Amino acid sequence: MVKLALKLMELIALSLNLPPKRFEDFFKDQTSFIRCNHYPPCPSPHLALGVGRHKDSGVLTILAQDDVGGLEVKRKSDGEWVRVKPTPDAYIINVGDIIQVLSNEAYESVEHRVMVNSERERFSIPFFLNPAHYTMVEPLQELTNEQNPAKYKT
Ligand SMILES: O=C(O)CCC(=O)C(=O)O
Ligand SMILES: [Fe+2]
Repeated sequence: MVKLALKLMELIALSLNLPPKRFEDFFKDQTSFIRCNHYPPCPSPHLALGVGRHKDSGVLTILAQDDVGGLEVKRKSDGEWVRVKPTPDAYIINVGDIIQVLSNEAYESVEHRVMVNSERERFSIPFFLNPAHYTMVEPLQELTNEQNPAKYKT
């Protein structure tokens, strides 16, 4: 999972016109972790949420889920909650708050939530890629200039 996450970070670096290994040092002492989520069937799904609306605070999330479904992402253009259909053998990749800051908002973290249903339990396993605890998170110097000043300060 770490290998996949670091490969994705190489692709994100390339997409920002940075050297592919630009983010490598952030993950020398990484604090990444995995969570195991279980959502039991709920008799009143309209009165409950599996997980309330939030953005992932780390760098990237790689999510494995079963075929039940329930994850929704908020579409920025109109604020609608859009269901993410489970695709067999596929991961869902979420951009977290740290990429938003490092990229000076070239990437934006996505708001999401989890609905429950009355019929079937659901399982999901997110892997959260996180840097070392001592990392200073600020926009990369290469991505800021006078026309595009840093939107965040440490
Ligand atoms: O269960 C899911 O699909 C997502 C869970 C989630 O958003 C989280 O654990 O941060
Ligand atoms: Fe999340």
